[in-house]
Amino acid sequence: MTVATTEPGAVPSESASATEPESALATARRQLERAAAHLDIDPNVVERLKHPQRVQRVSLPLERDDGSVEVYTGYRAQHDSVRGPFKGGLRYHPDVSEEECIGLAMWMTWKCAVMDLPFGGAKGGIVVNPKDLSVDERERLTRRFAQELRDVIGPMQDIPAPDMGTDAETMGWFMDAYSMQEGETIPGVVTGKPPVIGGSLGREEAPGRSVAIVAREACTYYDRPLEDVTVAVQGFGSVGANAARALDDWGATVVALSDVNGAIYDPDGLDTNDVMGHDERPGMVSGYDAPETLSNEALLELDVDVLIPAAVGNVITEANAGDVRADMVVEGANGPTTFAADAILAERGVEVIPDILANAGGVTVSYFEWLQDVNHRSWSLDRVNEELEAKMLDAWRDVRRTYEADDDLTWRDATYVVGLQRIVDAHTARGLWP
Ligand SMILES: NC(=O)C1=CN([C@@H]2O[C@H](COP(=O)(O)OP(=O)(O)OC[C@H]3O[C@@H](n4cnc5c(N)ncnc54)[C@H](OP(=O)(O)O)[C@@H]3O)[C@@H](O)[C@H]2O)C=CC1
Ligand SMILES: O=C(O)CCC(=O)C(=O)O
Repeated sequence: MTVATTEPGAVPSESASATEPESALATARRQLERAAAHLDIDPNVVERLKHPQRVQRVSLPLERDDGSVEVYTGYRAQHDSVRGPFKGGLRYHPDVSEEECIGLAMWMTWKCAVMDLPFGGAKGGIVVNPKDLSVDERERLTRRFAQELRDVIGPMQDIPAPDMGTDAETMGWFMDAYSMQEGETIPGVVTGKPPVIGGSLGREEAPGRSVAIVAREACTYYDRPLEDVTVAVQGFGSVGANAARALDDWGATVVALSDVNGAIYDPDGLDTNDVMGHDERPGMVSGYDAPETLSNEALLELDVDVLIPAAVGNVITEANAGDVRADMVVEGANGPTTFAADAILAERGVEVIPDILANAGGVTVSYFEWLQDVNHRSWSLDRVNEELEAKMLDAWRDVRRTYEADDDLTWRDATYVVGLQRIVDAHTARGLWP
């Protein structure tokens, strides 16, 4: 039951004030303007890129296990597809909104371009707390979502994937519902599925792994051997747990971890493989027997070398950016740093390696999964990890060269410049734009 399709241009208005909390869309637009100022881009083109191509809003009736019916709202924002089909995750969270999906879709456009993947940017989600639903209810809701989005998704049109509150099981249901409607098995409609139905080995670990790869490269750039580096990670889900475990395996000392209930801290280092992850038992990190417990806010202010916010957006704000004591922030979550906080961190010399580079391993292995699906092939885990490493190093080198070429650029600016230039070049090559 599609209840509304918003056409290009009819974007919810960005809040006039620059005060916080700001929406993902407001942050994404300000970041775009800032990066565009470093490039020779027609202002009309920048204006166009502030808006999505389309937003699909759907009503999702769900029969609860007790027989009552509740109607949830879902969105799919499709930002730009000049380089290929739309691509991006589906988020199940109570804070999902149209505006958030548009902002996150914009970030996907840049992320795919930074990684030089043949995809555009999209993001979607349902306004729901998945922890309030039984497994059967989550499955019914997901199937209904797939049914309602049928017309705007597909392996050559728009390919969803997991994000916060969704996982491989969710993608399996989604792919099955879509395939049943189409009358044939179509694994390429989503990525992040279980490997037994066409998912890629290594996809689940990939965003966290890429955060770890980029953190490692950044530490090397600043002459900090990983063995001497302390790390604090906020969020121990798909991204946070895999980033923490990879950095731990590679010799760094992970001193703090958290879930939604709070953080644990051990100055001598936590055994990240002994702490249960979100997929094993959500909310159990804070119950781990560690020397100290902290609030999530205090974790962000720990005196560590590398801080990895890998939970939700807008956690480093104007209010606490002055208290961040890490030398470097590597963004695991999408949009953890507000625009104002970014400026404060830059002023204070705290390097911020942005989300659209650091966590891009997820969509990169999604691309590998899509390639495997459309070609009916299956890659080994070693091949996935080798190709991911190569793609991340290529992107890191492109960004680093841009960063080194201009003293005025932050790491975020440099990353945007790389992505944005590719988008603009593609539009220019296709002509008649905006
Ligand atoms: N999954 C993916 O493929 C990708 C995800 N991302 C981004 O990474 C971020 C995390 O996603 P993902 O790891 O998939 O999510 P998950 O749902 O797997 O895990 C989220 C983690 O964050 C914790 N958490 C939730 N809310 C808060 C809060 N308010 N404060 C502190 N911790 C909190 C959760 O705790 P608890 O266990 O208690 O619920 C859990 O440990 C999101 O911004 C997402 O967009 C980016 C690239 C790819
Ligand atoms: O794997 C994908 O397609 C998208 C992952 C995602 O949503 C993200 O990188 O934010």
